Amino acid sequence: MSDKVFIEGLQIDTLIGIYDWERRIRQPLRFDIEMAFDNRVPAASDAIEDTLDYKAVSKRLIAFVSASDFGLVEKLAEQCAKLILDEFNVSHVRLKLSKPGAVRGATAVGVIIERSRA
Ligand SMILES: Nc1nc2c(c(=O)[nH]1)N=C([C@H](O)[C@@H](O)CO)CN2
Repeated sequence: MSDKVFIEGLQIDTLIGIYDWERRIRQPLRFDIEMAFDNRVPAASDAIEDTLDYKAVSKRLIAFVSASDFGLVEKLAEQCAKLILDEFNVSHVRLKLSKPGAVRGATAVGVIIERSRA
């Protein structure tokens, strides 16, 4: 089963970074997320209760990330993947966390991780 619900280009401002100057400002991060989900169930019922609500996931991530304070994008990415697996009906998640403008000359830098429920 390769069906997915996705969230693309979710931008959230937060405290992130290892340098002193980064501890004093909020920076924008971008999230691209793919979550395994069987499309056939909500397709049969056409009911929001039967699907993975991408708005609910987005709102939860916005609340968590905007209140977070980490040094590395690796740490934040891991926490976000765990939150999705723990709190929503998702067995596998692919999460790309981009930090735009962190490196001169690069559009964005960051990490891509894939995690499954234990
Ligand atoms: N693999 C990583 N490398 C770097 C990170 C990071 O979070 N993961 N962070 C920084 C700085 O905070 C940088 O983003 C400031 O421009 C450097 N390298």
